[in-house]
Amino acid sequence: MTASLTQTSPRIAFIGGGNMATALARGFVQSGLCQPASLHIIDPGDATRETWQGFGAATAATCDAALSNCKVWFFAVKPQNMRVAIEAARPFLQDDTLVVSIAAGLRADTLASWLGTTAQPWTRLVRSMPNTPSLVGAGATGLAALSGVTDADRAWVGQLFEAVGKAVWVRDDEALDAVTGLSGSGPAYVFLFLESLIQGGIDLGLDAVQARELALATVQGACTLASQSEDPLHTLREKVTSKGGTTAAALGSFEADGFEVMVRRAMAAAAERARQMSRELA
Ligand SMILES: NC(=O)C1=CN([C@@H]2O[C@H](COP(=O)(O)OP(=O)(O)OC[C@H]3O[C@@H](n4cnc5c(N)ncnc54)[C@H](O)[C@@H]3O)[C@@H](O)[C@H]2O)C=CC1
Ligand SMILES: O=C(O)[C@@H]1CCC=N1
Repeated sequence: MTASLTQTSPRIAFIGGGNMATALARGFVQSGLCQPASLHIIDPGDATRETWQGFGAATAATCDAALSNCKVWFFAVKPQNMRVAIEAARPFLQDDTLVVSIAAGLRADTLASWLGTTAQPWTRLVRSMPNTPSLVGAGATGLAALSGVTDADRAWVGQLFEAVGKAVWVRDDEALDAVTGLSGSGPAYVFLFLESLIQGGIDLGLDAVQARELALATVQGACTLASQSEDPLHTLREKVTSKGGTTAAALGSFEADGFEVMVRRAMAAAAERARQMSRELA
């Protein structure tokens, strides 16, 4: 599959060339799945287009006929701009165009209706929820497909997202709201946790550089251990926690402050915001 994808060198369009498009497109290139010259980036921002041109991609300020030659279109604009972006691209849609949305909270059937394809048997639309670590090949993406998406399309889209990290097909469109609350927004939670660890280290007397190095190595190390160990997470946690020791003191403090509840409520707030957006923007 990798060979055929590379041999055919499909052109890939990104409508919206901001943060997440950068993470994905550059990740696809870094993984060898496409060349910069196979990318067509549509973005009204002059500075954004210049950056992409410097990367070797073709660019345009507005949707144009070059889109018709792109096999996959990634819609990567803010949810509020999605309808305008889709309607501008629609005249260039081909029967075999595969459309992928990365927007939070916009349902696949809403997107299909804006594309004007709901009445067509060939609605080839995948909704995805990636995250920014895709930029370094360490992304986590949830995927859901409309019924017009073929097995070959699924394999293809799956291959693209697998090239930039982990990709999972979830049961349906709605489950992507949960994915948004967990892994879509999740990097920000982890960054906040890291910032807190670093500040805590500084408060305890470490210098900022050392605190950062230790915090990053700790989170990375714990994730590597968790992914490689056969022990469940609670066992790994218990193995750190000596009776009456330092970790027990810290975990007791977390519990008293309602850490777990706090995390789950934050995730629920993100998923609820996604659902709210799907109603507001439909
Ligand atoms: N940033 C993140 O961590 C994640 C973002 N997403 C989704 O990705 C989408 C994009 O988010 P970001 O990349 O963070 O936003 P961004 O603001 O960095 O990029 C959006 C880009 O779209 C361009 N744009 C605006 N209107 C346009 C139009 N009509 N046609 C073409 N381009 C247009 C803007 O100039 C901008 O460069 C959103 O829908 C968001 O929900 C999904 C997962 C994670
Ligand atoms: O904050 C947001 O709305 C986007 C979607 C997931 C991550 N960032």
